[in-house]
Amino acid sequence: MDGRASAPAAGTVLNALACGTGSAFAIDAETTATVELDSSGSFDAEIADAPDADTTLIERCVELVVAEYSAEAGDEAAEISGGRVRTESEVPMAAGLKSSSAAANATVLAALDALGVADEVAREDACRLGVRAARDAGVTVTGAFDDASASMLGGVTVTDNESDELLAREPVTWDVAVWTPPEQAYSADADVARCRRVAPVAEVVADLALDGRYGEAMTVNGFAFAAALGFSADPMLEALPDVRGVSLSGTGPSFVAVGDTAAVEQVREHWSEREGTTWLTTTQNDGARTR
Ligand SMILES: Nc1ncnc2c1ncn2[C@@H]1O[C@H](COP(=O)(O)OP(=O)(O)O)[C@@H](O)[C@H]1O
Ligand SMILES: O=C(O)C1=C[C@@H](OP(=O)(O)O)[C@@H](O)[C@H](O)C1
Repeated sequence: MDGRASAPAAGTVLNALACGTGSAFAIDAETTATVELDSSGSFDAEIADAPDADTTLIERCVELVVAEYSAEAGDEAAEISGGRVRTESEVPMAAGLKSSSAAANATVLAALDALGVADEVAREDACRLGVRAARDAGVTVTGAFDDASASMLGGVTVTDNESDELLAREPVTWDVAVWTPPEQAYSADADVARCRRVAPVAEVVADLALDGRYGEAMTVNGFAFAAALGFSADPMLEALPDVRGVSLSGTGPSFVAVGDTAAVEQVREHWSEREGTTWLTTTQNDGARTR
């Protein structure tokens, strides 16, 4: 029983580490997972081009799908007790662009596809299973339902990460510039105490996002979390005032800027002079899909 699915990366509107409310938008770069279910009794995984990376998250995703849904999958699934998963990704790992959410969503959907039940499980529920796996694997602080829902559903989402509740979702059409410096920042290592200090600002950002003022929300978020997490705000000043919004994405180190084509192309010119990778993409409104 085999399955295959892809899920997109995302950028941040509001980092949930300060007040538990978060917001993110899907971008057009994706992770693909291939799952083979079997009766081996064990769950194994491989990440293409990253032989030393931690595979706990995606192994746990397959294990949870089998535990929750194999009973619904008919006689053929009765013998299933293990499986293999392999991911291939365009999303840089631990760069603030939600590689963990894209990997979890692609893996959960591929495992559901392997069981033949992908169309019967609501995407939001599939997403919550990946969030559970992320909590179990210890790769997240809040569960990151904000990032996971943006990746699974597409568009921009606003969520309560304490109750895993979707507060808003909307398709958005923006050009996006991304700068990824040549370092990594694992979410699990973030200085949560410093993030909580900017909670009053995060509450304002949440109100802006719930009002649909995503660009302004993002920019306020960017200044607050760059300060809290010790990143320079210079990349933001290089993008302002012409972009719709610009922010540190997640716990960094990437920055994302959104706006019209001319504005983000101008941002790319500036960010290209920095060390690391600068690229242009767009928002993605379809979310994860089986293939
Ligand atoms: N392509 C992938 N396949 C499997 N697991 C992945 C993949 N990309 C990321 N992960 C998991 O996500 C973790 C990084 O998560 P995190 O620090 O939150 O970074 P990000 O901001 O990119 O989501 C990795 O340690 C790994 O466990
Ligand atoms: O682990 C978490 O709970 C979160 C990590 C952050 O994202 P990154 O994983 O991109 O750093 C943040 O933006 C998100 O709102 C919540």
